[in-house]
Amino acid sequence: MAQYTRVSGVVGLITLQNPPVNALSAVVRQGIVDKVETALSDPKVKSVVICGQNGNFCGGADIKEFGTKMFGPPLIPMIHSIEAANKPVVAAIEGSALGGGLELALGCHYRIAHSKARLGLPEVTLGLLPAAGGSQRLPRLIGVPAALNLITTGRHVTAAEALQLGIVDQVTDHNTVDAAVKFALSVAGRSLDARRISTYPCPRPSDLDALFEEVMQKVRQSARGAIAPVACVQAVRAAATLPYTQGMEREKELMATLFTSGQARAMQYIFFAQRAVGRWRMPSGASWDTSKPRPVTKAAVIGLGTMGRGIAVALARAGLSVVAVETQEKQLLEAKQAMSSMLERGAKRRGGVPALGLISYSQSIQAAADVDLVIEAVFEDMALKIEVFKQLTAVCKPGTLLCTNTSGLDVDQLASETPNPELVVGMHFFAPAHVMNLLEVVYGPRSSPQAVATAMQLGKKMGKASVAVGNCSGFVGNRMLKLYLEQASFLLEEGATPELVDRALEEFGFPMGVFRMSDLSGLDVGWRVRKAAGLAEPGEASGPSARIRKGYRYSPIGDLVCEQGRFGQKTGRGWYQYEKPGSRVARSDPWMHSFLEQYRARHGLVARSIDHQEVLERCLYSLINEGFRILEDGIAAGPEDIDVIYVFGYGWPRHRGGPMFYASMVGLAKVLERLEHYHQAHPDVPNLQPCSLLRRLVASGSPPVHMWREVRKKLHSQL
Ligand SMILES: CC/C=C\CC(=O)SCCNC(=O)CCNC(=O)[C@H](O)C(C)(C)COP(=O)(O)OP(=O)(O)OC[C@H]1O[C@@H](n2cnc3c(N)ncnc32)[C@H](O)[C@@H]1OP(=O)(O)O
Repeated sequence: MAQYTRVSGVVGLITLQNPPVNALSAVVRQGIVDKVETALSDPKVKSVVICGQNGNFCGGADIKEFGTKMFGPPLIPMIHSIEAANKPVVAAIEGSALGGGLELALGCHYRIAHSKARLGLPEVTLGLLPAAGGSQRLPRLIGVPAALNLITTGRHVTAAEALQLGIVDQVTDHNTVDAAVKFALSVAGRSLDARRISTYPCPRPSDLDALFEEVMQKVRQSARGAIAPVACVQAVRAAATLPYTQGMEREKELMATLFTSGQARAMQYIFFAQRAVGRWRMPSGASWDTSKPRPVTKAAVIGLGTMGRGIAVALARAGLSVVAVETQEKQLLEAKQAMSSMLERGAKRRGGVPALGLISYSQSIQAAADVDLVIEAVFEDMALKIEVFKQLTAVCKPGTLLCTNTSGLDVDQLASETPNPELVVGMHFFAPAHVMNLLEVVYGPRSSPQAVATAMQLGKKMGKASVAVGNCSGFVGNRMLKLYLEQASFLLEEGATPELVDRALEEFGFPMGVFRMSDLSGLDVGWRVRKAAGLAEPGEASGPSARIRKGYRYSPIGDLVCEQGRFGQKTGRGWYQYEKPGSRVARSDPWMHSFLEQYRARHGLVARSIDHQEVLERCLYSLINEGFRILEDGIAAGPEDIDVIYVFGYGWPRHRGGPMFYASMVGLAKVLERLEHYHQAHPDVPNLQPCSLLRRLVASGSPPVHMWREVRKKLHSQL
């Protein structure tokens, strides 16, 4: 709703009231319409200020209302009536003015922002475009190039940038409403002819066609099949080429297509999933709302390889005091240099001061004596990690949380080597750790809820989507990835090329196909893991047993590629070839094609034609099937956890909502049928056998994603 008061005798103050972000729900819209009418019809009122309750202007349209029947007054006429008012209306922007919130502010005649406010049109991140006039007013106000940048990326700008761009008229460090009221008093009675943005001509750059062509090309390339960024460009083009009313028609048309698209549903699902994972729950029943995190102001990072460096930088950026420990002097010096330049580059990009002073460096683990939390980031080797944990136990003050950065080692085994296993959790960061926005917080059966709460809060402070998951080999992300990689290798054996598999996955929306991605991360990492697990065997054995391990189908192709010293980009050769070691542009490699032909010949395999659909079904459905197993095992609390992990950590296209959401969009019955089909064709691949939760969900009529937890609970209670 909205509250109305008269202040300073002549200013009507309208306050939006819908905590926590004053989203424009039907009731709020009705409130605004009513209170604007009250203010405009009151002869004592000379000007109006619109603000939001609790220091937050407005987070935009109420996303929860999307997809439901719309009630209440629509946004567009509401904003028009504000713009058409014959008394000045001033927006007092504190907190955020996003989406419909900024569009409302653009309908006002003046905008005053607090210096800490954030403004933006993030609709594109929800699969939409700013369709309450935002796509038509913003280019008229700040010009086409700047508006295109904001609208197609959805990025939030600071008040300072908003002032520079001309979105706001004034920025204040003081009470924003007071400043807006003062401003409203100063402009009372002035002509508003030049303040109605919809009447402005849109500044037309001379090279309009070239500009739109260039932006469209860029957007199509980075959108990877997402339709909203393309529609955003089309809407801004309408602003630049059509009169306002026709531009609004075009905005409406484009929005209608987006609004009903599966992509918008998927992206809105991810918005809420990202928030839902913060409400974590452990199988014991302990949860986010019953477990209080410990304060962490000082942390240590042990081991300054690639991961340790990124983690230490991310901690310092979050404002923590960091002790960075590396026992090898040469490594320590290199790390110090690398981390300083990472911090400097980051500060330059974001604006601000590099947090160099927050990090102290040491060669001795003793330096971790007084920290609140340690993140061990040494080499992925259990014996080494156990040794480091022993030293930490002897050195750290009582109660220090011991976290291990591991991508799949047994957190519980490590915890059992310490006298206080309740203080141990896994923190699986993704490389590069100062860039990637995902963190898996791994609890073992003995991790205390407080330790989990502390790691989750720290992850949030570091700006990461943090997901609490149970302990198992590979946790959630890598456990599912293993099956995806396995299917990709099988497809090569059966006749596909790395190029074909990658093209299918990239057309689906992944930034890189599985083979290009493996070349980037380094093929030797997985090879080492397979050797340690007794899977990779040296030499080019032939015959049926060469492709069987522990009774099941196994593809040694990746091991053979590594035996050739082809570790990916870093060696200049992998699944592809590169101009030189370290180069990034993957080129098709005739060596690989003849290697695959020889491999098939040696194993008596006859290449067959494989299409994109089979690539997608085999790679994605096997991964999804493992996702259902993970839910069944209680390793992830719900499908949202898996989807957030995949969208934020594994490049799953956001407009497809994550693997579990995607499965529900495809139809669970179809996923089940295709898995059954492939399992019949490949009975030696047990992972293709559909898991019982999937079967149960199909048997219960394929309920929507948010109801899967219930079905799983019933399944468990019957076991
Ligand atoms: C014709 C169409 C016209 C307009 C289209 C639109 O306006 S689309 C909406 C555009 N707005 C956005 O995309 C903003 C979304 N919100 C945010 O980015 C953040 O919430 C925000 C405002 C920066 C605040 O961040 P903060 O970290 O402080 O809070 P949090 O994100 O955890 O949100 C708190 C709870 O509020 C819910 N929420 C936020 N925004 C909306 C919204 N626009 N509609 C509905 N609900 C919203 C959010 O889900 C959280 O709820 P909870 O139950 O606690 O999970």
